[in-house]
Amino acid sequence: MSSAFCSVSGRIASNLQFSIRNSTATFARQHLQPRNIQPSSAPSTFRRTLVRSYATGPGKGGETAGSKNPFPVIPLLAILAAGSGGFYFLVQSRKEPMPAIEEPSRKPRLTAGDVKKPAFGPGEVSVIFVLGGPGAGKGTQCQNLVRDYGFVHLSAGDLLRAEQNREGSEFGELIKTYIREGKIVPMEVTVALLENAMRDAISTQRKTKFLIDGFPRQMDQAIKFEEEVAESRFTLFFECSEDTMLQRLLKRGETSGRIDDNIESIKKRFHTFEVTSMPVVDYYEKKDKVVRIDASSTQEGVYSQVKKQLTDKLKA
Ligand SMILES: Nc1ncnc2c1ncn2[C@@H]1O[C@H](COP(=O)(O)OP(=O)(O)O)[C@@H](O)[C@H]1O
Ligand SMILES: O=c1ccn([C@@H]2O[C@H](COP(=O)(O)OP(=O)(O)O)[C@@H](O)[C@H]2O)c(=O)[nH]1
Repeated sequence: MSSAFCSVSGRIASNLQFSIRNSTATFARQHLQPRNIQPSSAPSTFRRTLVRSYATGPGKGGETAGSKNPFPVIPLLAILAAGSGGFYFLVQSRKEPMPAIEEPSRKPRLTAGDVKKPAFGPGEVSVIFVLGGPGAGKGTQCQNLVRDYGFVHLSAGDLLRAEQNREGSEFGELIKTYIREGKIVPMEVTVALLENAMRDAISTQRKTKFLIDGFPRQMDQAIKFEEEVAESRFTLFFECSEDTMLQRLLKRGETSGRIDDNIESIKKRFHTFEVTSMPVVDYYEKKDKVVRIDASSTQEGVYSQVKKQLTDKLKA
């Protein structure tokens, strides 16, 4: 595993540890100290005082004082009075509501301002996710839809590659490593790139219909994007066998110049797709928001299915 990948994992892990340590310390400060110190210190002082007064026996006066008065009544009474007083105050203080116990059970009240709203409402933009294994033909079909229906095509992979190559990008090396390893780049980077690109298209082209290609590839991305950017209308899902995709990718690799169009990276990408991205398709399937396309035929054959299914779905 490369150092960039390790350092991000390390950072995330140390942030987590920090917040766990921090919240543990805060919890201890706020909730444990008042309970532990107050009650235990008073009785133990009380106990120690009593034990000492008997253990030291005759005290300063030595033999003479002791022999004169074997039961030093006045000091004993004073000690008993002090002890009882301490005990009384301890009992009184216990009657006060203890913040240590009360506070965690108090549920914060939710106000309207706390509910997160996506940056773009349903009336402002229309978002269709485009998913499918590597090489299934997502990009190819998106180009057809742009030509015929005026969608804006945003490929998450293209945006990441552009960021990787942007001079001065602090994420360049990290993105490169993730892409070569067929792993999913941390969602904050990809979601921010997509949101920026959407804002850009809206302000410069006045377009609001988006095909978001190759995204979301992981459940956390789907949730973050829909919570913070925009809800998707549905997902176009291109189904294809690994054998077919492999042949297409190896062919594409002859000219694409992509660092992940080689057999080792392709195998890792297939694995990531099965394990990490398919749950996203299943999630939307359960919400009845998936349009399945058989992507194994010719480009034209696939496109005629896309057109038909898309028209039906948009009418519904
Ligand atoms: N239906 C198809 N039949 C044969 N080759 C295809 C088909 N669709 C796309 N291709 C080719 O397969 C490769 C992968 O397609 P692409 O659209 O880049 O896939 P994806 O975006 O899903 O990775 C490209 O070289 C493309 O020209
Ligand atoms: O949301 C995304 C989309 C893509 N990628 C990375 O970009 C690579 C290429 O994705 P792309 O969609 O360009 O190509 P595909 O694998 O579909 O051919 C993936 O393997 C991932 O490493 C990512 O991390 N997050």
